[in-house]
Parts: sequence; C-alpha cells; structure tokens
Amino acid sequence: MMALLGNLPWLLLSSETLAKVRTVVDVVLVLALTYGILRVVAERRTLWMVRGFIVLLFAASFSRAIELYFLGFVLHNLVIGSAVALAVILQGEIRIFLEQLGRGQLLSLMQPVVESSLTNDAVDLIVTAVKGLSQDRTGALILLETHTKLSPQDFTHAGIALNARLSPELITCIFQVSSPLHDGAIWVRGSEVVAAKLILPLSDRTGPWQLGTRHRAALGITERISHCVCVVVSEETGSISLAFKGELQRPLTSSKLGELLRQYVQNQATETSQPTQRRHSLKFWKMVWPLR
Ligand SMILES: Nc1ncnc2c1ncn2[C@@H]1O[C@H](COP(=O)(O)OP(=O)(O)OP(=O)(O)O)[C@@H](O)[C@H]1O
Repeated sequence: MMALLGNLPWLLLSSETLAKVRTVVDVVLVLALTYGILRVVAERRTLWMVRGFIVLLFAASFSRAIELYFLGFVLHNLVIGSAVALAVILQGEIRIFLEQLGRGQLLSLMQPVVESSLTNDAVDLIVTAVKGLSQDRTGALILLETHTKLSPQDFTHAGIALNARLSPELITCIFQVSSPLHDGAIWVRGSEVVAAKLILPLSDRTGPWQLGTRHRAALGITERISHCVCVVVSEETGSISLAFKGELQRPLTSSKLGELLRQYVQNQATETSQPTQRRHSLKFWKMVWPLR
C-alpha cells in the first residue's frame, strides 16, 4: 500500500515526461558531482587536470551521442587512460573525497575550500628575520601562502618537511650556509614553516636585471600560482625583493616589505569576508572558467 502511494506521483506522469525528468535529474547529479570534485580540488594545476578530464569525458559521451563511433572509441579509451593517470596523481584529493563520502559529509563538499592565512603576526616574524638576513647578506627564499593552500605538487621538488613553529631564529638558522637546509626555499603557512629545501619552478623571464636563479624561482612560482608571495634576500647584495603574480618588487627596505605583506593580509581578509553565498558562486565560476 505504502509502495503504491509512494509511486502515485510517478504514475500520474506520462512516460515521456518521466523520461525528461530523469534526464534533468541525471544532468543535475552529474553537475553536482562535478561541482563537488572541483570544490575539493583547490590547487590550480590539479584543477586544470581535472577540468581537462571532465572535458574529455563530455567529449566522449557527446561523440557517442551523435554516433561518431570511432572518435567515441578513441576518446573513451583516452578517458580510461586519463582516469588511471589521475588516480595516481591525485591520490590525496581522491582520498579526501572518498573520506567525505564515506562519512556522509556530502554537504561539506559544497563548503568553501579550507583557507589558511598569512597573518600580521607571521609577517612581523618574517620581516624581523629578513632584516637580519639582509644585513648579513645571507641569501634566502621564503614562500608564503596567502589565502589558499599550496600543495607539494606545485613545486619541482617538495623539499624536506619541517612543520615547525615560525620564528626569526628558525628562518635565520635555516639559511646559514653551514645549514644542510639552506639551499632552496622555505614554505610558510600561517605561523608554521611547512618545509625547507624546496625547489621551485623557474621563470623563463630575466627582466631588466640579469636575474639569478633564486629570483627566477620566486618569479616562477608566483607566475604559476596567484595565492602565494615570495620574499627573496640576495646573497650578493643583501637586497630584499618581493614576488607576486610573476612581478618582482625590488629593492625594498624591510619596513616596506612589512607594509606590502600587511597589505596582502588586508586584501586576503577583505576577500574572505565577502558574503558566503557570493563567495561560493564566485569561487565556483573562478574554478570552472578563468584559469591562466
Ligand atoms: N629553482 C630553485 N628553487 C629554489 N631555490 C633555488 C632555485 N634555484 C636556485 N635556488 C637557490 O638560489 C641559490 C643560487 O642563487 P643565484 O646566485 O643563482 O641566484 P640570484 O638570484 O643571483 O641570488 P643572489 O642575488 O642571492 O646571488 C641556490 O643556492 C639555491 O639556494
């Protein structure tokens, strides 16, 4: 009886309408799944891969729908190959996705991406360290996350994990030439030094100055990823530079560096204090469409 009552609304619909409803539900579910996956994947290059995969998937389905069987066959096999490659590359993200599914936290897939922040306190500590390094002409490369997490795949080599509390003494110590960790960059998230000895992707640009590899590494990572800034101290001259979105500001005094970094903190706070709903839709469209 209950089953009959439950089926009543469906019985009232014609089979044609039912087919249309089913198609709409099907499309909505696929879009929701795509949205969920894109929400979990915060990192830009990973997002490119996932987006490429989704395009391939749609292309394969579309070519079959319009009966281009040979193209459909090739695309279908490409999808399978890419799925295997993605499963290997995106182990971490897939694990998070499956964990959330397993815990029944479907709604959390729609939540904003977890954000980590560069704080004014962290800026003060970094500026103190940079001031000392600059005076001693100790070369340094400090990568700072701003409002979205970086991941080891962003780097050419992810270095050595530290997960240590940020302090001027720690930074100074790491960059001493005698330290086994001094070569490469350090990665700072909030008030933590996540890792040292990172190798960053190099930029092809040399700019008006004949830039060495330390500065080109700062440009390289900030060209590729917009949610980070990179502080460079030149070993040769002690000059301080700041890279953001592939642009280098130099030479800076330590107080100017502090001022610029606090501005980033301020911008980040403004960005994350937008009404949640608007932020969701903006982030979604930013993810689906505009990546440089
Ligand atoms: N891809 C990279 N990622 C991270 N660090 C790097 C990278 N390439 C070079 N470095 C760091 O830069 C150092 C070499 O700096 P180099 O003299 O070539 O650059 P620079 O920009 O002229 O810097 P400086 O003015 O300090 O000499 C290396 O010892 C290493 O610590």
